[in-house]
Amino acid sequence: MKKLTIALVAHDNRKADMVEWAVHNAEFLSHHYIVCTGTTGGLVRQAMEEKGVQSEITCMHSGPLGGDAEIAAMVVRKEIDLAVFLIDDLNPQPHEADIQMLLRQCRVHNVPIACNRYSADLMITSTLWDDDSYVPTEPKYVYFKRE
Ligand SMILES: O=C(CO)COP(=O)(O)O
Repeated sequence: MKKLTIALVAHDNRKADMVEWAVHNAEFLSHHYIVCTGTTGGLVRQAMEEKGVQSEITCMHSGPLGGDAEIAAMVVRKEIDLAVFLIDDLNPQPHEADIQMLLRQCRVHNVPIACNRYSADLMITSTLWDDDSYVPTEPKYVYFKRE
């Protein structure tokens, strides 16, 4: 499989889920570049180490200090192939604007973003990553006029 750059980001109450998911998929993740927000990255790195799996993890700032914004900038520069973003939907976040920015830039730049583990599992098992005949269509921002 081609080597992807995968962003992993999780809010505090979703980090247990992220670590469990990363450990479950450690072998897969070890074949790709991983980019994380600060605290998420530290926990994922530690979990991978404990499992004895090599990983290439780059940590950005912590989310509330600009980590989401840094990853959003990478999305804009087409440096991210896939994002897994486990959002705490049950509690307010101080950096809601940055969270929305990361989500929005993934939509604008057509970057697959999984906001739950099921979506993440479906995305990482897709055969489309290595299908050179598959070209993702760019999102259309045009008014749909009926004939
Ligand atoms: O707040 C976050 C994403 O919005 C996550 O940041 P941390 O991984 O630094 O906790």
